[in-house]
Amino acid sequence: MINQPNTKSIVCFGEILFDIFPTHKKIGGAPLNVALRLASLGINTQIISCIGADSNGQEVIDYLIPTGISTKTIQINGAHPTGEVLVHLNEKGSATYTINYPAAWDKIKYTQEGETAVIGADVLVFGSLACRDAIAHQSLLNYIALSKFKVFDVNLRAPFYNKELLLELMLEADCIKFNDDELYEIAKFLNSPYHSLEQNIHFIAEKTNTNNICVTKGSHGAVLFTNNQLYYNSGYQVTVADTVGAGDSFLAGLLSVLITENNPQAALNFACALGALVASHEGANPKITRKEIDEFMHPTTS
Ligand SMILES: Nc1ncnc2c1ncn2[C@@H]1O[C@H](COP(=O)(O)OP(=O)(O)O)[C@@H](O)[C@H]1O
Ligand SMILES: O=C(O)C(=O)C[C@H](O)[C@H](O)COP(=O)(O)O
Repeated sequence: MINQPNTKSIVCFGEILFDIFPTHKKIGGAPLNVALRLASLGINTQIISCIGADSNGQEVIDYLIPTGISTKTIQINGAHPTGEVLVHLNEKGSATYTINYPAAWDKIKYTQEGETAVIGADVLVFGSLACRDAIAHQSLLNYIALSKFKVFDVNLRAPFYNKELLLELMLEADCIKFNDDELYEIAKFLNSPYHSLEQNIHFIAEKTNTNNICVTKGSHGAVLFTNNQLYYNSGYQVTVADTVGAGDSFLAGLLSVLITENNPQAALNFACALGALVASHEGANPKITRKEIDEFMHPTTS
């Protein structure tokens, strides 16, 4: 549901798919998770993606209609199925993924509708997984060239990335979001001599000429580097159901505040609270209202 309408707009690019858990399936894909959370926070949101001409594809459309996310920039591909990902959860609720190839979203094309959406938007959000196929990769590069502000949500999914791809996307980005494992892995392949998180943030900012870097640390919260300054939140305590999509909602929460209030500390606090709340629910896209987030951040003691 849309809460407070807002004039800012964001376009997400990449996979729409079904996360297949051992007992059920849930709609997902990192860019769609970001888009759904942004829309629920009142940001005008679109997603450029592709689904199959199949029942899963129809389910995606039926799911999106009440969310306020336009389906205009979602293409339908008759030759490839709507994406599916097998989710493997460990005892802490952390996920690894087996990602079927090829899926419809691997074949996202450059279209007039997509072009109009990206030109009109304040921000374009994308990840690395959507670049595993040359077709979607080239489309993304074409959209990036038109965007005012580019946010790279790294989301490393082995074996679908390599050093050249990550470097290409980092160099294009105005803002990069890593989790701590991703930050250290990428710093290492860039031959960083440093060990601390902060040193590696500065190192990557310099190497990629990116002034905004955010690193999430699971239950330990997150660090944001922006305006040449570091901001910290040490995390909120929850009982974890599964952490699928916590990073995606975190990013949506962060961007929703940064583009409307330009208050980095408030944005980081809000994002960490939202990420923690998502981790405390099943799946990537539980419904969470602003009121629930506010009450979670500022509990009354009565
Ligand atoms: N176990 C947890 N307890 C509390 N908050 C969490 C937990 N896991 C994730 N979060 C919140 O969600 C954010 C993103 O989670 P993280 O696992 O670091 O990202 P990603 O999903 O991208 O790997 C964290 O910065 C934190 O605010
Ligand atoms: O699209 C992908 O990359 C997937 O593997 C499907 C998942 O729905 C999300 O990626 C979860 O994303 P996290 O917030 O990093 O837990």
